[in-house]
Amino acid sequence: MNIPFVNEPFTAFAVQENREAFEDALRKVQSELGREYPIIIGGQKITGSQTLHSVNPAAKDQVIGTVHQADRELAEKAIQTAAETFHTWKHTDPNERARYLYKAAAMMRRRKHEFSAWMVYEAGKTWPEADADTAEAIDFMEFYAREMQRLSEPQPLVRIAGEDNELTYIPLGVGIVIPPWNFPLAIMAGMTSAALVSGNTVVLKPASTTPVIAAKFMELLAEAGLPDGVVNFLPGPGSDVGDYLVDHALTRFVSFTGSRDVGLRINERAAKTAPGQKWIKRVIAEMGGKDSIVVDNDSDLELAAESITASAFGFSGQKCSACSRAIIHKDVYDEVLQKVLERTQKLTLGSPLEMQSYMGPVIDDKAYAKITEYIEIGKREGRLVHGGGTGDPQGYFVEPTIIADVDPQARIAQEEIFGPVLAFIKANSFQEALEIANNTDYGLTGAVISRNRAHLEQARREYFAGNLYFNRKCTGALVGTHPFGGFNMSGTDSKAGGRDYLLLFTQAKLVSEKY
Ligand SMILES: NC(=O)c1ccc[n+]([C@@H]2O[C@H](COP(=O)([O-])OP(=O)(O)OC[C@H]3O[C@@H](n4cnc5c(N)ncnc54)[C@H](O)[C@@H]3O)[C@@H](O)[C@H]2O)c1
Ligand SMILES: N[C@@H](CCC=O)C(=O)O
Repeated sequence: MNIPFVNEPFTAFAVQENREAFEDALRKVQSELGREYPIIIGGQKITGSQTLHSVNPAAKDQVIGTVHQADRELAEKAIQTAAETFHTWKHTDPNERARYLYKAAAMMRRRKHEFSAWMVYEAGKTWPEADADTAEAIDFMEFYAREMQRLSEPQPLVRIAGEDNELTYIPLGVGIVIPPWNFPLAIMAGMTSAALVSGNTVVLKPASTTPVIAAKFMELLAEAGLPDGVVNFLPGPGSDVGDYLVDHALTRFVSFTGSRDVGLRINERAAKTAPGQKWIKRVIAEMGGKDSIVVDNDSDLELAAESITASAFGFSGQKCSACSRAIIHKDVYDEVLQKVLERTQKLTLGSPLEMQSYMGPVIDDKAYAKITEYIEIGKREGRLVHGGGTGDPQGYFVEPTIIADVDPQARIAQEEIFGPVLAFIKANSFQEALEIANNTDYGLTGAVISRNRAHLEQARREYFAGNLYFNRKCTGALVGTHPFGGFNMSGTDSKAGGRDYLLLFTQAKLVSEKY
């Protein structure tokens, strides 16, 4: 019997011993930069005809690792291997499957700072952001292992005389796992763990900007003793290899987290039945957001400013949950704007290797170009009150940027920017603030800062977001505590880290025996 699930604590970097341990991990990882990482199919390490250099977004010239790239031929081999392995893995006792995750979680916990250090280098995460990412990865493994054990227990059914009835959750088959780069360990490990512990086999196609962290996770699974072929590691171009995997007749489900455009493309392609395909493919898609914090006229304005600043600029705004719209009641608009401005002016932008950097770079040249273009659009659509510029040209640094007096229908108020750009929008009433908060195609996270109970209850009913928070920031969901996932164009309404998540990776079988 396992101890009940508890969230992995975050590291207190105020403690010197912890700081030194993290610095040691950074040095260790630095000494390992530049290595090569193979494709792994059925436990076999394979070199591709092409390689990709994964680089440090804070120091573009620094190669984190060279990763072999799969083509369609290897994608075929990976799917066939996963399909073959499924015949045995699906019959493996769910408790045994869970034990691989418990072991991997324990090993990751022991090497926690090392995993975080890889994210500092490869994803440009600051120390606390990387630490939270690793903690969440551990949480996902611990949580889904317990969840599978719970689901494998006898399920409650109505009992009738003369019959034995049993309902079990059985796996689906071969799953394609396609994670994003922004939680390169937590989300990638969470999606993979959920799929495998449910008894499925996996082809894992990592994000192209953070494949080394995924390769480190593969090493961990191998060290934990996971049988070969259960997870097959297939780095490669999303557009080519990704389409091939999604379209394949042996693909039973696709678990995707990423942008709306790619999510919709996958959903559309997966809906088309391939020759020889025997099932309707299941698509679990967790997509983008355009998230807001609403500030009421009766509210703690310091709390409002703190929540907005942290949600907008943590990890340079590169979270699907990030606050990109501050919707403020007109009575307190100027004051909240001033308080957010003062806090933002104190944020430090710099190398994530330095503990004091609050914000590091954005992920790559494409993100840099997209965000700086949106800043130019924002300057036309509103009033630039802070930032707008870039940082050290050695990396992809973008200043935290605030644009005030933005129209609710403006492009920067509607489109996901995925960078440190915050739009301030004035509302004439709380009712209007809620209407503005609901006026995008998305419905991922949101927050309301208010002391007014009636308004909070109104928001509870009317604010259409998968993760709605009151009097706190809108980022930082905890596994098991805040099951995470959004509505509308934010995805297929799944809840990562929730008690119904594994149902998406299983199907229920009822066996009834008449005596
Ligand atoms: N809802 C959530 O839980 C959640 C969490 C994190 C990130 N996100 C969203 O993810 C996005 C940022 O991540 P990103 O830039 O990695 O997204 P992305 O859509 O560009 O890429 C996601 C993954 O899809 C792959 N891919 C690209 N084209 C593909 C194709 N044709 N077929 C199959 N796979 C393909 C990529 O290689 C990557 O692994 C943002 O929109 C963000 O809001 C959502
Ligand atoms: N689960 C994370 C966001 C994941 C998407 O980027 C949060 O709650 O901040």
